[in-house]
Amino acid sequence: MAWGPSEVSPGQGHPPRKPHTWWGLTPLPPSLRVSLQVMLVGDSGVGKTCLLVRFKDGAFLAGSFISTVGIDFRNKVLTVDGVKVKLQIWDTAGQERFRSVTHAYYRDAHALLLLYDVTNKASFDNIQAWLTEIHEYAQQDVVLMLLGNKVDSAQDRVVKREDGEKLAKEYGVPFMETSAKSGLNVELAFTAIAKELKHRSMKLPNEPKFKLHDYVKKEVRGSGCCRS
Ligand SMILES: Nc1nc2c(ncn2[C@@H]2O[C@H](COP(=O)(O)OP(=O)(O)OP(=O)(O)O)[C@@H](O)[C@H]2O)c(=O)[nH]1
Ligand SMILES: [Mg+2]
Repeated sequence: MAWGPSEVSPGQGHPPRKPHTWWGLTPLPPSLRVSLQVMLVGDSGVGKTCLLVRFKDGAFLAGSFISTVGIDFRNKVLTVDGVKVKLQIWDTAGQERFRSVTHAYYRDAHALLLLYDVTNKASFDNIQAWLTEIHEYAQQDVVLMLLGNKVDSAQDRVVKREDGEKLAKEYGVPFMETSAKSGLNVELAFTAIAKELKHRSMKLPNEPKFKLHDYVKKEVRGSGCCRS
């Protein structure tokens, strides 16, 4: 997996497809660096694009909702424990009619962020179907995290935090609530994924094992408004 300019400019069309390999991702050293693919999935309107824009640009896309067509991507480089981790983040379309496009990218993803909208019960109920799809198309060892987005909309909330926690526990995946609008836990969600991927892809001598679940539990912040 190469480190360097992408064949396609970020935000323009389909991301380059590369074979999925965990180990020997990049030649290391001299400069410690890894390049990894993260995919955002979930129903249309849950806030995938907004989450990505918040993470990449620190801004919130307010106003009219422009549904993603097919798939889009953005790159962001994080420094994790002294190692540069380039995340290529694929923003998929939640609409059913683009599902076959999404399917084609699952197998190259190292991590998946699966989103639902805490103000939309149907998006939560569909998580099970998304997990079935992930099981069918993604790599067995893919890193997966469940995110309940839009927690800033306290008055419209219909999915309790406890329900998200319960579902995540059932499937053994880390969970947090986020807000692309306020920025709550957005950086944390991507950083946690990057840490896990970095630890998997390069084992430094004497480095203790990274535990994603424990890290998320320790670092996650509540919205302060909605812990009923
Ligand atoms: N209040 C609130 N609104 C949000 C949040 N995230 C997204 N939205 C709004 O929800 C709508 C949908 O957001 P998108 O990010 O475009 O949704 P998406 O999941 O990318 O949808 P598709 O591209 O169709 O799959 C937009 O009107 C956003 O402004 C959030 O954290 N809080
Ligand atoms: Mg979108």
